[in-house]
Amino acid sequence: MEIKNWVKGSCIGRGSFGKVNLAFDASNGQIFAVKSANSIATVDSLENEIRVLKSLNSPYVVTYLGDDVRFGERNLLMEYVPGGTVADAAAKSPMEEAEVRAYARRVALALRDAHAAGVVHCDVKARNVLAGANPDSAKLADFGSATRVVDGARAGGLRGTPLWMAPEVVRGEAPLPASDVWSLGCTVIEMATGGKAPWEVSMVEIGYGEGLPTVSAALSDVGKDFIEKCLRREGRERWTCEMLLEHPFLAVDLMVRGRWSPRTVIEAIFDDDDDEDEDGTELSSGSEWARDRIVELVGDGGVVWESEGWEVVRWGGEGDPIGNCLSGCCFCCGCECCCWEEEGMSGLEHEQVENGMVVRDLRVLSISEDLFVYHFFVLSCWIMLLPVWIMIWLFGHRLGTDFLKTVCSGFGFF
Ligand SMILES: Nc1ncnc2c1ncn2[C@@H]1O[C@H](COP(=O)(O)OP(=O)(O)OP(=O)(O)O)[C@@H](O)[C@H]1O
Repeated sequence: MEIKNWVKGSCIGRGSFGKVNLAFDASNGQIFAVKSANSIATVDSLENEIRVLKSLNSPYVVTYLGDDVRFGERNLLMEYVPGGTVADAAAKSPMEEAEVRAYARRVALALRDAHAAGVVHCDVKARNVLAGANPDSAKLADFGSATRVVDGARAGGLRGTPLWMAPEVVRGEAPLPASDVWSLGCTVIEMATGGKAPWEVSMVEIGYGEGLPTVSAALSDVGKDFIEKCLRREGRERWTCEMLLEHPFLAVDLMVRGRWSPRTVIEAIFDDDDDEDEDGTELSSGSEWARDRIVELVGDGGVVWESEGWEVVRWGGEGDPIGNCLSGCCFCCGCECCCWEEEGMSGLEHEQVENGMVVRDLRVLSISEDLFVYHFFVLSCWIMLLPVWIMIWLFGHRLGTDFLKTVCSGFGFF
């Protein structure tokens, strides 16, 4: 659905081609990311990215949500992928090879889909892979340099980031799907060496000599073999993404469900690794479950508290051993119920463990109504007795009865 009314939030990233902010759709609260550009130099790249993302439909690529022009800025609205970039993750703590393989697999899947659609990414590197809640929800982003295989006008010219460029791209030839495969090999080395491109080979050696990026010694033999398949000097000799997905480095699905823990609650909510499996089968996502559940809980008659596995954990009504306070008077007995009531928390609390989450509901009881009736009754009694006291006072004066005078003075009327 088209997003028309949205609000820009804080800045979550900056690149050479624009600024990325968090944003939300004012009509339904959906959170997304917006990349904005406002100069001629940057708008061109953003226009290209908009065109390419619009045409791609892959669960491994950041999803296009819309585009517009507002306040003199060209905007690309896209799915928000929490967790920062894979380069940041690799720089933070050394990555185990299993994690490197999981991210490499996601990038290979994204490239397979892009290449099938005739798109060459042209800037594959760990900084352009958004980590997601865990490696099996990472997404390939930043298609600003992307080109089409058939797009003669856009082909050629230096595109991408120098250290990750394939020899043919360094030489200024048209980038091919195989050029992305070279960059994927560089990205694997980068992830295995803490988010750095550690090779010191010059671009001239890569483009025109025999130079090759240095393979990290920490990688297993399978890893080194995978890189060798990517870093072949001749593009036509490199493996395609389809072939690489069959390579033992990527073929073994290490991403056992539940293996990766979300780093924050928001990551768990946004974690869309359940959205679709690799065969394209739709599965229910964590965020969908949470949304549906909230709608169900706040809806009328959506939940039957007496059944559906709910348990009463607090009950301020009759028969409650802790909270039952018949008078509803908070000042007399000081029971837990009263303190509870004073804090505005009186009521019926339900708790249910569902999908590993504790769900709570607090319902306000009619105790406050009872309290009102009680105070109203006491006040009425005092008002009804007032004429009686006045009559006694007058009567006492007129007759001069010492007894009544004594009684009245006892009550402080004189
Ligand atoms: N969809 C997104 N969800 C979350 N964060 C994002 C998203 N898109 C971009 N970012 C953040 O914004 C940063 C810059 O985005 P991006 O790389 O697309 O911009 P760029 O100007 O094209 O960068 P570059 O200089 O690498 O070409 C990213 O590194 C990332 O931290």
